[in-house]
Amino acid sequence: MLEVRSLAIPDVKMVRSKRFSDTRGYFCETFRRSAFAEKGISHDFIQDNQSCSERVGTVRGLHFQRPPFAQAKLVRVLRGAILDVVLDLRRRSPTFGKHVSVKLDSENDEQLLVPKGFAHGFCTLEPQTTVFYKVDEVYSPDHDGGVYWADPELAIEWPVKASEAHLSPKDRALPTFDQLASVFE
Ligand SMILES: Cc1cn([C@H]2C[C@H](O)[C@@H](COP(=O)(O)OP(=O)(O)O[C@H]3O[C@@H](C)C(=O)[C@@H](O)[C@H]3O)O2)c(=O)[nH]c1=O
Repeated sequence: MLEVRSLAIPDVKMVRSKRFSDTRGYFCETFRRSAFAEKGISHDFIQDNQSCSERVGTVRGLHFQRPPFAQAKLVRVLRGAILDVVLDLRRRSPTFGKHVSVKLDSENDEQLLVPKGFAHGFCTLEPQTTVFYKVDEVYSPDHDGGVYWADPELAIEWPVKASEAHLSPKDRALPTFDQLASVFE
């Protein structure tokens, strides 16, 4: 029913739900607490978020919330497609400063599990891309943090040039990885 596989940073996981297709279309359980817990994913998701980005090349990120409001996220795409990026900010981690990226779209029934201690962001690959994600801590603007998405030190291969990306003014002004004070132990 539920396939879970680790990515190059093992705490970052892809989750695929079984799709039941018939003449009408399909049915899919996208979240069942007990099934996720059996696979070792036992976050208590308490808030659902949805964003729609109109243009291809829209970048949102790289975002995190500082402790004690750090969030794990379970991300999926309802319409369109994204390149989703997860950056390890855990200072004691062997993969501190490293990232993984994965394509998510509305057809592959895959969700990305972003643990606490990571920054998260994405770039849209199609117009009108709608992203839906569950989080296990409430939004707290006072604990909002981020890393500049195109920081060359991160060596993230984005599908859009920095000069052509569509970003919020807030994301344009985020600190580079070097400028970021230690956030997660
Ligand atoms: C994230 C968030 C924002 N907001 C409000 C604040 C603001 O007025 C408006 C837009 O917020 P932002 O510009 O931060 O939205 P956005 O850039 O889409 O932020 C999101 O980016 C992705 C990559 C994530 O991983 C999320 O955790 C979140 O940080 O929505 C909430 O009310 N609740 C929330 O949980």
